[in-house]
Amino acid sequence: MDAVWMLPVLLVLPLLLWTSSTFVFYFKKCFYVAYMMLLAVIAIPVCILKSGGRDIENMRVIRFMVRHVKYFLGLRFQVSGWEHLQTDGPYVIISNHQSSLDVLGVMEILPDRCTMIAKKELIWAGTVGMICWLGGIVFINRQKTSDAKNVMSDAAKTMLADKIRLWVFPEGTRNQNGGLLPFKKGAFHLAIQAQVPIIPIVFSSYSNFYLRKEKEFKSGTITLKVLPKIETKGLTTDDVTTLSEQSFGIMRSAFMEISGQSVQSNGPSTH
Ligand SMILES: CCCCCC/C=C\CCCCCCCCCC(=O)SCCNC(=O)CCNC(=O)[C@H](O)C(C)(C)COP(=O)(O)OP(=O)(O)OC[C@H]1O[C@@H](n2cnc3c(N)ncnc32)[C@H](O)[C@@H]1OP(=O)(O)O
Ligand SMILES: CCCCCCCC/C=C\CCCCCCCC(=O)OC[C@@H](O)COP(=O)(O)O
Repeated sequence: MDAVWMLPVLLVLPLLLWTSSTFVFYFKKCFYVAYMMLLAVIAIPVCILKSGGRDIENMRVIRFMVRHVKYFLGLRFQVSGWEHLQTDGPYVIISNHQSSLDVLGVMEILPDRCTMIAKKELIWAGTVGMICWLGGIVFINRQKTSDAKNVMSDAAKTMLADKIRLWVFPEGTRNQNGGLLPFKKGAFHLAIQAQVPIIPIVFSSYSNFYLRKEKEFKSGTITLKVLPKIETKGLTTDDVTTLSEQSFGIMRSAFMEISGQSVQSNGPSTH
């Protein structure tokens, strides 16, 4: 009788152990989303009281409130090249985009008066959407390219008028294939139209701790490398492609350099 009772336990226990990393994966992901939603609930009234509505200064509140989330997820950031962010006035930051976890890295180094460009669907992400709106995030419709271009041209003017910096993910979507996706052109048009420098920032590969397909989410350290600014003064629309290719080359080498082994073993683009 006892033995029969033990049978399911003996079967279930190894299964539980075997799937525990899967459990950790879902647990951490759910925690991340729920906790960010909760933080946003607190941040919304603070932002409204501080600045009365949509205002780039709200990014300070958001940055402050997100900074500790990494500890709960077992993540650490190692930043190099801080000095390259010591640039006065507006600029465009471009970085690679692997996951929604990138927000944690963004908030580690987000300069003052810097907001982001994001897909418009994000505004519907509950309290997080609301906080994005309050933080002055510029929403673009990726399905309607002409609209997106207009919004970005307006952003170029606002950048100069209000002395704002903008963070763009030029890959245009999340990507964890071990390399960088070809860059969209918007960020480079933006920088050239505003005649402001581009500061490339590279996040090392997440593949040594976070694997979406394998359902793995371990602890890990992410290297953030801020690269020297690329000037755009005097460049015109004709230079967009060259500028984009130049930036891609620099960022791809930096990505390979700081991602090391984790990309060598996972990335299709390392050959
Ligand atoms: C405290 C509380 C807790 C709160 C929790 C929340 C915490 C924090 C909140 C912050 C969270 C924010 C997180 C944000 C992350 C979100 C990230 C994203 O959403 S990524 C997705 C959106 N981003 C992008 O798409 C990147 C920008 N995209 C572009 O720049 C694209 O270029 C485009 C959308 C403008 C156009 O795309 P597309 O047509 O597909 O491709 P292209 O090849 O780039 O362009 C086609 C041709 O058009 C020309 N072009 C492009 N832009 C312009 C322009 N501005 N002006 C003129 N012409 C333009 C381009 O040159 C191409 O023509 P060609 O002849 O081939 O050169
Ligand atoms: C009631 C609505 C519920 C919505 C739940 C979603 C809420 C998300 C909550 C917490 C995460 C906080 C960080 C959010 C910012 C992450 C944005 C992001 O990474 O968007 C993906 C986008 O770059 C690329 O999109 P695609 O890869 O093209 O797709």
